[in-house]
Amino acid sequence: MPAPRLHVHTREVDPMPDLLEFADPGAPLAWLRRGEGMVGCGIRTRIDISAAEHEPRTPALARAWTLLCADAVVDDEVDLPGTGLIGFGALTFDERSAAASSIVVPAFVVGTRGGRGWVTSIQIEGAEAEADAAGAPQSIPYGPHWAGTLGPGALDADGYQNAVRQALAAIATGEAGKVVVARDLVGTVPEGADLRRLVHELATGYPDTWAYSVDGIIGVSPETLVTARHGLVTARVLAGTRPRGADAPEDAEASAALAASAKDLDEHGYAVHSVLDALAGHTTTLRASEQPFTLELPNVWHLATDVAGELSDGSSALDLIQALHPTAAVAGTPTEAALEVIRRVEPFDRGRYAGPVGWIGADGDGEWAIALRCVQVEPEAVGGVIPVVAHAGAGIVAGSDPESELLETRVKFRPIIDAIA
Ligand SMILES: C=C(O[C@H]1C=CC=C(C(=O)O)[C@@H]1O)C(=O)O
Repeated sequence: MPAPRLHVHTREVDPMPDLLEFADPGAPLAWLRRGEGMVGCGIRTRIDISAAEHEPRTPALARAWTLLCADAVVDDEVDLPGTGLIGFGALTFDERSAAASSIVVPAFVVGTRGGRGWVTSIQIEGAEAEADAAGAPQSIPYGPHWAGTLGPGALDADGYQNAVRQALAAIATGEAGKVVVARDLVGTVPEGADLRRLVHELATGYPDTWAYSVDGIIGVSPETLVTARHGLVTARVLAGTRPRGADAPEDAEASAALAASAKDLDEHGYAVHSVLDALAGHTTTLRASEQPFTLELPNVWHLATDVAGELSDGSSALDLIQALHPTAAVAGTPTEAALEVIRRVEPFDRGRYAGPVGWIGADGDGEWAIALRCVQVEPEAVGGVIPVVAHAGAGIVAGSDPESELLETRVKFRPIIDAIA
């Protein structure tokens, strides 16, 4: 089917205090940080690439996006990141996942950045009659508070520790140097739940992370997979974790112990190298600090390294994702060997967990995080409830202790458990 021709218009408006009021309660599209960002309203068109059709998927998605944008007529009076034609994207972790990798193009985008607000309308040529009657996004009052459930999934606590032992055995034989092993929690949210409440709670509880909600995956990620803006590329690499301490001295000790831990620095090094190697061919003057810093989140400390470089080959954010994903922060090293171990020891399909999530613009710029600290919400209710699944993982290297890794996944689940259950 030929790509529809899109007519796009961005105009400046007063910044909206709560962007989420404009999102769809049952299927919010959102990308937020520190009170700014964008929400999408309605769906104008979408691109879905599934494993059965294409392999690899990211270039297929990038091609379809370029095709969609090539013909679009864009009138952008604001010219900020996220204005003009954009799509919200969520890609699967594994090329073999049964889930689709998707880009969703909303009918309207409402955004705020640097104190400036805008509204973008996206219409399909020849389908003006279908355009929303009011011609503007509508604010929708929040629905009632709700509570969901989350409990053990396919890998319970013992099962997870066994999976970690299997990964350690693969590392001992030299099959892989690092493997990120995840476990799952399954549960439900009530049919008709206003999912914007979940996004709102996550975004306000974890303001320094990317709060996202795209096509059913909702979470708060501290890890920037890649941003591309006017030729500048950045990433924030995370790997190595400690729970926050119960009081100030214990907390300072947790951060210091993480910064000095040979095992965590080893785990972190794998992740940084995978990002530097992937970006090297696409950038000049690629820079990363020599030592990681400790990043403070409400639930954990992470070892973090910021990376920046200038784009040398005109790659789009999707091209860079193709080069980067999956990084050693979510798969391991070497990538293919680590993926094989993951497929063997994890008895579930990760879907979009640990996959790229973010937005892409018509010029190829965009902001993408790794979909961590998240829950995946099924599109349909079953018997009055909507099934959900959450995942959290930990990087396993030689010397990792299964019990500590289990504890680490518990603290990584905290944002989602606190917000849902
Ligand atoms: C795989 C996850 O976290 C990654 C990101 C930061 C720290 C990590 C770690 O210390 O293991 C993981 O690499 C997750 O949150 O599910």
